[in-house]
Amino acid sequence: MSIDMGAIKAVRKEADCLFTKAEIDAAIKKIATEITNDLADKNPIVFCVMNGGLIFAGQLLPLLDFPLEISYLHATRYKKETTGGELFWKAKPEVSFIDRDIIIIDDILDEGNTLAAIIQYCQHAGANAVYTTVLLDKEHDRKAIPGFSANYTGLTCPDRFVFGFGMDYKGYWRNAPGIFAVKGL
Ligand SMILES: O=P(O)(O)OC[C@H]1O[C@H](OP(=O)(O)OP(=O)(O)O)[C@H](O)[C@@H]1O
Ligand code: HPA
Repeated sequence: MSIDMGAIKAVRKEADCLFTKAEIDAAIKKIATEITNDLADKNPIVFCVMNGGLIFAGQLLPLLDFPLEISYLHATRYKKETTGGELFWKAKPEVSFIDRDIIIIDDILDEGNTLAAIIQYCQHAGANAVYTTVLLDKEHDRKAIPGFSANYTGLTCPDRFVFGFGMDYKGYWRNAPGIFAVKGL
């Protein structure tokens, strides 16, 4: 299928900026302080959830100045769509979780299916405790588990389809330097 690059460019141009880079930087700093206060002595393994978690993790991790190990996993359910489907594990973790404290970093908690499945995976794999952090939590009443939220949340956004700072629109604009809502979505 060929991509209409004109349409992809138009989405970026017409989008509403929900959060500027400065607002995101401040939110990430706040999360870093909270995580440092709570978890600096836990010797955690920190997992970046690919692909969306990449940019948030890249900015958060250098602010966590305590001993930790870094790894990644890839679970996806949106593919290049704006609505989620069944969760597909593209890369399962290969390190041992036994008796370890785990921190999961992802870009967005939308319906929460992805994060809930990852937490369950870590618990079944023998983790001592699982902590989660998301840059963005989307406000609506469609959470997979009512009231579900991450342990550390940077920002909350209205119920619109967003991109930037790791989040994609049809595979594009993860690199956008802010958080933007697609016009009409
Ligand atoms: O709370 P949920 O409704 O489950 O959605 C959140 C998940 O969706 C996105 O991943 P996506 O499936 O798009 O995979 P990707 O990061 O590889 O694009 C995002 O990065 C989260 O992991
Ligand atoms: O609004 C969104 N934007 C990008 N990726 C997403 N994954 C879940 N929700 C979203």
